[in-house]
Amino acid sequence: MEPLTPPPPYTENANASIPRHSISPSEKLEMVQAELEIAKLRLRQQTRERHGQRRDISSRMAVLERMTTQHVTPALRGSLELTGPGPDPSNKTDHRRIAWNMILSEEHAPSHLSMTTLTKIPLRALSMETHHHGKMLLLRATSVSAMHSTMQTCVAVEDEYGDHELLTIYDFAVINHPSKAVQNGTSFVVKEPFFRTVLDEACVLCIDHPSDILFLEPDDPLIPLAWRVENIPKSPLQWKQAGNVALRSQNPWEAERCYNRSFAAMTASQENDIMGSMVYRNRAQARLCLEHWDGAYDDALAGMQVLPDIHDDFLEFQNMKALYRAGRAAYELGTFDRALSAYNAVLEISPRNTDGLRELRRTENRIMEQSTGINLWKATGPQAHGTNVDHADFLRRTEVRQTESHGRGLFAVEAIACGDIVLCEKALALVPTPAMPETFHLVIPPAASRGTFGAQSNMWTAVIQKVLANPSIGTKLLSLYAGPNYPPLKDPEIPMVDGRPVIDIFRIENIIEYNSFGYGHDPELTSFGNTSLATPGMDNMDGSMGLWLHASAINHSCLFNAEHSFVGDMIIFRATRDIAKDEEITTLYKEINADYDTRDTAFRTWNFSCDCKMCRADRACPATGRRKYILQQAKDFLAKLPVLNATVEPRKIILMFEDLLGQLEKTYPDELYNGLPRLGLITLNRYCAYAYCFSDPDKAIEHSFAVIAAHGYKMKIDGDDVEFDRTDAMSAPQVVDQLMNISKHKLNKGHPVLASHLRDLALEMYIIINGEPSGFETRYGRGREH
Ligand SMILES: C[S@@+](CC[C@H](N)C(=O)[O-])C[C@H]1O[C@@H](n2cnc3c(N)ncnc32)[C@H](O)[C@@H]1O
Repeated sequence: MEPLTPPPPYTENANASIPRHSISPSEKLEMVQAELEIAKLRLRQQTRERHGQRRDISSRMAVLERMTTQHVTPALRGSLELTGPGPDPSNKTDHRRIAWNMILSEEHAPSHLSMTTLTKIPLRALSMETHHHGKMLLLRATSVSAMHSTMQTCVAVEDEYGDHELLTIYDFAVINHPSKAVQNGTSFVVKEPFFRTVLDEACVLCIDHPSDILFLEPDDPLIPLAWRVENIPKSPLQWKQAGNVALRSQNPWEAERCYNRSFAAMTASQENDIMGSMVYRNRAQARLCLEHWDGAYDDALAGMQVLPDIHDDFLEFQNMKALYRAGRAAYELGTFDRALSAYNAVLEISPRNTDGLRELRRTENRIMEQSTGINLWKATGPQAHGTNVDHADFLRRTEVRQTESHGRGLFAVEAIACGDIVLCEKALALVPTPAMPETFHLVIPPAASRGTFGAQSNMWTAVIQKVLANPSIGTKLLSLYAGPNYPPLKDPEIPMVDGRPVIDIFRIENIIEYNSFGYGHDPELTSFGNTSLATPGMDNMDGSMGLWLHASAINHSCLFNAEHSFVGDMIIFRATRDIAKDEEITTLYKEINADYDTRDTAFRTWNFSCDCKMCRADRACPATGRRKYILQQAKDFLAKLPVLNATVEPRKIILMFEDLLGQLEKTYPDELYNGLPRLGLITLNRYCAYAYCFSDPDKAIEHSFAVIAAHGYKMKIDGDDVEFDRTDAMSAPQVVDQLMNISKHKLNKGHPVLASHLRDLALEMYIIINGEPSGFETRYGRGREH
């Protein structure tokens, strides 16, 4: 006898084992919501009271005095709220987390003005809770900076008139700096400063947007003479040599700075000459190390030299180096056609160059994947492990178009068969849930009803750093939906002002909020083989998340036609049924609850109400209130099951199940639900299927069929053939379980061909859900030769 699949653990939602799609951080905030509300109210009141007031220097002195210890963290601790009990340091198994509650300024735009158009003002002229439009501060750090948290740096500063202040900067502003620190004595400009209230402390000067702070070179003419650090004037060559030393000592950040200074010291003709080409090539190398691919590509091409008529080995070699660097940068940006041209040019110069040949082949593979999709079976080998898999996006089957009623959506440009890959895409950023308390933050814009939490606040930093380093990525990012407060941008290009990309961090936070996907696996799904796809160390991390730019356009439908899974940082969508050309691709944003109100409330965190046929039927159905009541009764009953099992006869328990099922069935009138899923019937039918599996296998199988039908599948068996209509149905792991149970039952009854057809259907759905077949045999056995 083939054993049937064992009973599942109790799950609260009928469909709890459908993979979680996006995270709704608002829900996670519930635990700290009340505390936060009080904190925010207090802050708002303080903010209102202080608006426009002159800054009170005396109240700052105590804080600044403590800064002399060079430990900013304790000084600032009072200004931040600690939420929730922290872990007991002596107990290594205490994983309670501290959430640093950082309340941001009201959402505001970054300064778009160049430093040259701003008027300098002293610290003492600042008013509180006020944006000083058209103004700038020239400041100098008077302490070493301290990482207040992984997101925030604090430093004491002074102005030319001897006033002091405390400055907090979000990490974004000091990207890629080796120490992420502001050095004591560094001078900088703060554009259109904002001086704001922080809880329980008077206030701090805050830099929210990275481009609102400009670090100055020590000899910048803007710096007052008393602050200027005497620099031995260096020639372009000396700066270049300093850059080379920094590069050799693995300090690409410093190397880039030196090469920049070398350019600044050059004349126009030097820049276009051999010297300029050398510095461009070297800066390209520094930028490759910093993962500034945009700049590395441009520099590498700018470093190419015109070859003289007479053959020159040295120059050819230099050009080859530049082309190789251009190829690498283009590859990392995913612009494989540009990488291909660069590597072809390398091989024109040196046809046997082994690095060039290897990279050319790798690039050709990526170009092939762009048109055919990745070979998942190969991709799940050892190289799939790690967050950065070496594969290309496969997006050509879909494109973003305007929908009639819900903004943009993703549409199929060709017919896609059930089970086929709809798209594969590499993440812009993938962030695990922080495991350690010190990396766990709660960041709250005071006006918002929500905050960012855990991985999401780290995601924020990761995305901003990526875009700052590579502004070309920004266009697609900025065109994503950013919620109701951020109308679409007419021109989503990232502007450059004073040589720096100007990024509105608040818009980006909203983009992350509305577009990220949860990355991780439902515990029930681990047996579905997903572990083989999970990145080591990242599985079972509730709350890990990623951002995929193309897939972000996918809208939700409870009757979705695409399921997703992951290979490393790549998301893979497969069709759950045949998708017609020009049909919209939809997916499930969240586990679906059988109760309409609960489901609708969950979707409202994304600002919409689902309008699929099933939700429309639920809205029109007069019995949804009664259904909610019976579902609650069923839930209570199932929760008591362990006790009942010990005291009540199994037969009686089954009768109670069946009684509740009968009542629930009546809440689904045929005229409204014909052909649609009846979610409320899933859990109890599952239980009945398992309860009967040993005593009455035929009855058990009736309930297995009922589970499948409750998901909306219309299944007919005719001899050895199975008709399986997937219209308006929802794929789910429990459907795979029941298909396998029916398959095993039919095999036991002597119908091997039919059993094999059912197993094929189960495997097809398993692959759709899981991305690939690994884990199927572990869960269901190898199956027999039929
Ligand atoms: C990730 S974006 C999807 C793309 C978005 N429609 C756009 O215009 O870019 C998520 C947002 O799309 C909208 N959305 C998604 N599914 C929807 C649905 N079924 N009905 C209405 N709006 C939906 C909601 O505004 C949601 O916050």
